[in-house]
Amino acid sequence: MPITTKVSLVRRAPGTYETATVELDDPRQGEVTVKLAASGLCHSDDHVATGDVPVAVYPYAGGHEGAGVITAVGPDTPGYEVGDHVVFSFLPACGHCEFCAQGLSNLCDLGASLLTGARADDPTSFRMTENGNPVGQQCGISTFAEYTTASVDSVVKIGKDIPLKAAALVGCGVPTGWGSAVNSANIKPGATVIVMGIGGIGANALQGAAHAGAKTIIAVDPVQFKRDKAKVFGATHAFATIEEAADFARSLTNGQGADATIVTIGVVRGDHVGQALASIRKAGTVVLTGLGNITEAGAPIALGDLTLMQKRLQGSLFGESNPRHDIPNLLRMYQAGQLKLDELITREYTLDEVAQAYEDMHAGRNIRGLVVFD
Ligand SMILES: NC(=O)C1=CN([C@@H]2O[C@H](COP(=O)(O)OP(=O)(O)OC[C@H]3O[C@@H](n4cnc5c(N)ncnc54)[C@H](O)[C@@H]3O)[C@@H](O)[C@H]2O)C=CC1
Ligand SMILES: N[C@@H](CCC(=O)N[C@@H](CSC=O)C(=O)NCC(=O)O)C(=O)O
Repeated sequence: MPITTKVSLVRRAPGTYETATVELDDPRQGEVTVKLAASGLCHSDDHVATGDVPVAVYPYAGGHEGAGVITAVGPDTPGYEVGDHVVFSFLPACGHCEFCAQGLSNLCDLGASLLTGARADDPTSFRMTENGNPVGQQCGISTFAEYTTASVDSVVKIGKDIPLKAAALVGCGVPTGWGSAVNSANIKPGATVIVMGIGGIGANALQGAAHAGAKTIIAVDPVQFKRDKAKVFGATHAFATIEEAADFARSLTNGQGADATIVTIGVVRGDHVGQALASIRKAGTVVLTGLGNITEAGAPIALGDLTLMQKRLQGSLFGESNPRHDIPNLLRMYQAGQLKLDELITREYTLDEVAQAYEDMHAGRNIRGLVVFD
């Protein structure tokens, strides 16, 4: 029997999140239904509302960073039981496509089918409907929901001793930011690193850079609250502009510049990429993690920067993380006191307050806002 559940969805882009009640399918083979405990508020869901990340189906139920408890398991779905605690990974990992087989599970072929949120094996089949009409599921999971049904390729089982509010964050923001530093920027001990944009992603890029042994970690954010918080997550210095940060990096490196600059700005424009490239040394790396509209305000990228200075511009999806390895590993680090998760949560919201939470994001009031369910 399909149940109904409250979700927060957008009906058009540009649009805003609103609460609605939808029908939720029972889990089929290879699926589980989960009662959400908490869901992080990532800027990517705002991109869906603004239209910067266009999706193919409206209404679209948001949320892709959550944790909860399994309430139903599909038939012939071994390894999962009612009562198991799980984290959702915003990218599925099937384990056997060409990219998973190469160890690039963040690029799993199943991810590419998701911009409708339909079932990967049947693009006409939706797990959520409203009066019988399809409702898109963000990243195939939709964690702005009291209950959701998703593929087991998108869930990772975790220990019942781990607080679910903290666990929710390792479904997107923590591995994306951490991995942008540790995997994509490949930071070495002693490095000079700039992180542009201190939200849920940038704060974790700071944590990753610190763990990788960077000596100088420079946070850039126009908002004073963000610059203050950056110090909590490992920044050694903080500036309001990339120009100030780049000047400071050059002053420490014989005029060369940072070894790496990680771009985790909420809405990335072309000029941000040019500024980041100008801030690094010869053969340095810019990691582009933020999404947005890079054709807008597109100050040209100096090709000489890339070719003659042999600089690297590296895109990064999910911080090149492997959900089945990195989610449990990050949680072990949290339990050992080596990774800050609770400190990332700066405000809690109800499901009805998602639109307010995104207003707060635009106003720079949070590192990570969190929807908490009863
Ligand atoms: N590549 C990937 O796998 C993923 C990418 N993302 C993207 O990462 C970006 C960051 O996401 P969140 O941390 O959730 O966003 P957020 O909105 O919480 O944080 C962004 C920060 O950028 C700052 N900012 C704005 N303009 C700036 C500038 N010119 N210089 C420096 N800082 C500036 C803002 O004040 C804010 O603190 C978004 O575009 C999001 O869609 C998110 C998840 C995964
Ligand atoms: N499914 C995509 C992979 C890219 C992706 O997941 N994009 C996210 C934003 S990044 C995470 O914060 C997104 O908003 N996706 C919408 C969706 O429903 O998938 C692909 O492989 O193309």
